[in-house]
Amino acid sequence: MHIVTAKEMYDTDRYAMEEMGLQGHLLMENAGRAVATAIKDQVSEEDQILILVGKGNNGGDGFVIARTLLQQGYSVEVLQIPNDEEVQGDARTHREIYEAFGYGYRRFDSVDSLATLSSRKTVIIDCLLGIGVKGPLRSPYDEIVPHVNQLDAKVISVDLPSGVPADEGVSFEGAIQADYTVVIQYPKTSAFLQHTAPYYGDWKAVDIGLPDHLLRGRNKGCSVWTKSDVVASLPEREPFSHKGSHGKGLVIGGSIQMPGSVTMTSRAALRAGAGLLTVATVSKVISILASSVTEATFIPLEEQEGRISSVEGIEFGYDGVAIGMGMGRHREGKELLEKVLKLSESPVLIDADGLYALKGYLSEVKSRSYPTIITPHPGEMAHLLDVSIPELLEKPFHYSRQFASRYGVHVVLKGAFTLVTTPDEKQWVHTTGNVGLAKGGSGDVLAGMLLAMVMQPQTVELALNNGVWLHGSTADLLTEQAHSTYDLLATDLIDGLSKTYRTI
Ligand SMILES: NC(=O)C1=CN([C@@H]2O[C@H](COP(=O)(O)OP(=O)(O)OC[C@H]3O[C@@H](n4cnc5c(N)ncnc54)[C@H](OP(=O)(O)O)[C@@H]3O)[C@@H](O)[C@H]2O)[C@@H](O)CC1
Ligand SMILES: [K+]
Repeated sequence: MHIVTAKEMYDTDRYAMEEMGLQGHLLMENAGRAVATAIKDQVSEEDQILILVGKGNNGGDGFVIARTLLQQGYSVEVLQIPNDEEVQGDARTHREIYEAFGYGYRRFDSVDSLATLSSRKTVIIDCLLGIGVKGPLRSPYDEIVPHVNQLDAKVISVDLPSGVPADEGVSFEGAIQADYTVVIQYPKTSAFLQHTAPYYGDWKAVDIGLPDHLLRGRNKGCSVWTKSDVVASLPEREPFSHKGSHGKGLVIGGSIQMPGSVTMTSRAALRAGAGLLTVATVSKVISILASSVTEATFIPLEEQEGRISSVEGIEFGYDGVAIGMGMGRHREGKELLEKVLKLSESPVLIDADGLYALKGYLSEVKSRSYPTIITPHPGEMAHLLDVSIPELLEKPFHYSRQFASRYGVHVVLKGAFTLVTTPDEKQWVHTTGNVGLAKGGSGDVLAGMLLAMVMQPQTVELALNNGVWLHGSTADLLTEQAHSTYDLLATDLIDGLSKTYRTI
């Protein structure tokens, strides 16, 4: 599923109109009818519905929705916010069609009369503003929106909750808090941002018949990675393959203070499908994890105060390397990482403390001939970028693209909507996973799963997307079936992965 910016949406509309002959009023008819069908799943014939219509094409959708629902016997009233003359173009055409069917509408005059009208309604359909919103709500929307937000009625927004901008990095003041949003054709970026997504409530996208030629042809676009993508791309295991064909991986990390993370990464890598796994860490950690990672082999590394001080002793001939988890933040970290990046002739995944070491070495990363993958959470990413966490979260798509292309790395920015970005600026958003993952160890498990994935016969971008999907879906499956978001542990994900594999 494509994710679009407001500009991409307008370009697609224009393309449909100018190149394909799908005129604007036809698109609006398609949109209104598709939205009405989706709304029917959310309301009953007993509901008293009020449709709020703004001056732009989002309002125009409202007239089509109203006509469609009225024709099907629903109780609907329409309140048009602007004056009659202000409604122009396709929206006006559809108001005229609506009237030609013999249906009437009210005109907004004051919030008091809106209060009287809305007090009898059980459902409000928000067609006030769509992707054309600019800046903070102006009068009278700045009074209408807070009024709607304090009603008990169910609020269903059309395309996006009015007031919320489509794009990232756009400030806004006040917006409809929807219970449900019916998105027109493609979700907009704001459906995947931490500060705007909650306004949408649950959402669903409806097809209005737009051609996707333009979006399929974009080389820097963004999409949602779905189960069907996983099913289509996860390599099947060849019947005559052997353990070497499934990847020989190396995990470097752990310290006496943090032996657990490297244990989880290693077990997750094995469970996710790595053929052979070696763990390079300090001797004391090996004695701790040997019994829980029985399938692995070990390389004891030189240590100082319980931390790895040298990678001497590792012969680099692996299909993939993960470094950083539980390693600790110390001066030698940078030298260790630098050596690993220079000597590994395979993808290197850098996580956790490895990311702190990376900061001093960024400029050289781009010259690597093999893929480099970073898996930061927002705090680590903000640190790498020298911006604050709120600044990063305002524009995670922008910052990830900028960083990935500048340093030639694959970025897996972890969060409620984990975002995968390639060095050539392609992006995928993940909607699997839940708040049960907000716990120590989840990231270590993800690193292990990703390590296993990059060693399978698939491109790095497929590997990362499939790995993130497996991780998030396992959390979803476990919290649906056996666990809650309170008790879910990172180690449960390792054991639960087999369940997810069996669903695909
Ligand atoms: N063919 C198509 O394109 C299709 C489009 N479709 C639908 O159209 C929607 C996009 O339509 P759109 O471009 O007319 O924008 P939309 O948001 O409805 O209105 C913008 C107007 O609102 C105003 N306004 C702006 N900011 C404001 C503020 N802060 N506070 C107050 N007022 C503000 C501003 O007017 P102004 O006051 O500046 O004169 C501006 O003119 C899209 O989301 C989808 O639902 C579908 O039907 C499929 C076919
Ligand atoms: K809306």
